[in-house]
Formats: sequence, structure tokens, C-alpha cells
Amino acid sequence: MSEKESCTYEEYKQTSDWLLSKTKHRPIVAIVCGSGLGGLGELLKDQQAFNYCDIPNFPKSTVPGHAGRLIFGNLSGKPCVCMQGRFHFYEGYPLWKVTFPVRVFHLMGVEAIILTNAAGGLNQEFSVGDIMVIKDHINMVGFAGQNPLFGHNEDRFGPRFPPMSDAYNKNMRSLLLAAGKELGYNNMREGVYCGLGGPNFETIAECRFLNKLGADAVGMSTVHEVVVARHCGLRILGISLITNKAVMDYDSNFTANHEEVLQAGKDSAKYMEKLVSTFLQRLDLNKV
Ligand SMILES: O=P(O)(O)O[C@H]1O[C@H](CO)[C@@H](O)[C@H]1O
Ligand SMILES: Nc1nc2[nH]cnc2c(=O)[nH]1
Repeated sequence: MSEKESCTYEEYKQTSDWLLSKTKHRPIVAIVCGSGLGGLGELLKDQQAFNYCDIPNFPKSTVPGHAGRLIFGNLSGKPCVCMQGRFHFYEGYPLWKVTFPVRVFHLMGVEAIILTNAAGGLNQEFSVGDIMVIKDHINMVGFAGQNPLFGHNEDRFGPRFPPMSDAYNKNMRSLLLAAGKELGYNNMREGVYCGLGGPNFETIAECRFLNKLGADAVGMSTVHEVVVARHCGLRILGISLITNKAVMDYDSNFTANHEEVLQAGKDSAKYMEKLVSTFLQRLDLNKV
């Protein structure tokens, strides 16, 4: 195989050491911004930002709505690092590259990761603008034999066969739902996220199939980051913003599109930002 199959522990360490040498911040929480949700990064106080293209070994963002900046700073008193833009399989990156930052964060001392995404609502009771706490996922790309942990297992990160049944931290899920309640949100949901490879949106038959399988929302990210984060022992919170209703009906004239996804992200940005800030205020890493 001519394409590089993975990267070495030393390469993750090189990036982590480089970042730690360039910033005084020592993050304990990482935040990944989904499509159109980059505004979360602007909330960080005392911030220091790096463009991905300046960080050794980092991939580059190629998707509109993913700025390609890594921001350090404090949010609700917690030292954070925020990815304003993530990497996707459909951009042509192998999954070890898609998930590269997760292991770098682990090496930098991060203990918990908040993964946000824009997703299509499969659950017929969901509306655009609903916020779904991810309680579990279906990794379709994994079913197809593509997994970021494929190949040599680096024992310094985690075991060969990591469990996934407890990937989404129960206490953090409850804390987020409680934060939503405290803010008076009536659009908080809990459900199963299905991760596909993309980049095309789903057919009607595919949406019906995924919903029958038990998926409440569908997207093209997150599950790979979760696999790697769980492997190295990070506590994980996943949040999907429902940006569109999946087309389930042959009479529908609607077709999904990225512009609408970004617009829905913009429309809900303030709610998401308030929710994540309130969650972080309440978060005690000794108790989750
Ligand atoms: O999952 P995030 O990065 O939020 O983006 C979602 O939005 C894009 C499609 O509009 C896809 O990349 C899908 O995965
Ligand atoms: N696959 C997929 N990804 C999305 N991201 C935002 N909405 C959608 C959707 O409907 N399908």
C-alpha cells in the first residue's frame, strides 16, 4: 500500500509537544464544532488560536462551515481546546487522520471531549432545531470495515478490543439534559446517532432503513472520533443539532442540502452556545 497506513505514537507526541510549547493553556476539555457550529469557539476567553495548516501533522479543513482553527481558552472557568472544524472521511482522509486530533488532545492532558454535529432527524417526532444528546451510535462505516483503530494497536493509547457499550458518559448526558431544563429548553432529546461515510445525503429507502434499525439522527461524522476517544479513555459527550428532517416520504419535494444545514446551525447557535457553557459550569470531572 503506498498510502501511509497510520501514524506513530511519536508523531502524535510531536504535535502535542509542539502545541504545549506554543501555549500556556493546559486544556482538560476538548470541544469539536459541527457544521455551522463554529461559534462555540468564539466563546472561549483569553483565547489563543492556531490555523490547522500551521500545526505539525494536522490535516486541513476542506468543508464550508469548518473554519480550520484550533482555539485554546477558558469557557465557564474550564480550560478548553476547541476545534473550529473537524475532518470527515468523505474529504478523502483515512480514519486515523480524521481522528488525529483526539489522541493529540489525550496526550495534552484532556480528560473529556464534547463532540457536536449537525444531523438529519430520522425520528419523526424530531423537529429542526431540536438538540439531541447522543446516548449511543450505529457506526455504518465501521460495519463496512473502515475503523480508525484498524492496523497495529498502540497499547499506550488503549486496548486492542475496546468496549463501546458505555462510550457516551451517562453522567455527562444527565448533566446536559439538566442544563437544558435549567435553561427552559423544551427541545432537548436523547437518541441514537447513525454515522455514514457521505458525502451524499441519504435516499428515502436508506432513511427508512436506518430509522427501522433504531437510529434517531443521521450524519457523516462523530462515530470515528468516539471510537478513538473511548479507546484512549476520554469521557465523551455527543450532541446533535437536528438541522433538517430526513426525507422519508416519496411525496416529499424536499431535498437535503448543506446550505440549509449551515443556516439551521446559525439559527440555533446561541442556544447551543448557552447550553454548552451552562453544562461546563456544572461539570465536575471528579464526579463524572
Ligand atoms: O457532522 P458535521 O461535521 O456537523 O457535518 C454534517 O453536515 C455535513 C452535511 O451538511 C456533513 O459533514 C455532516 O456530517
Ligand atoms: N448524512 C447526513 N448528514 C447530515 N448532516 C446534516 N444533516 C444531515 C443528513 O440529513 N444526513
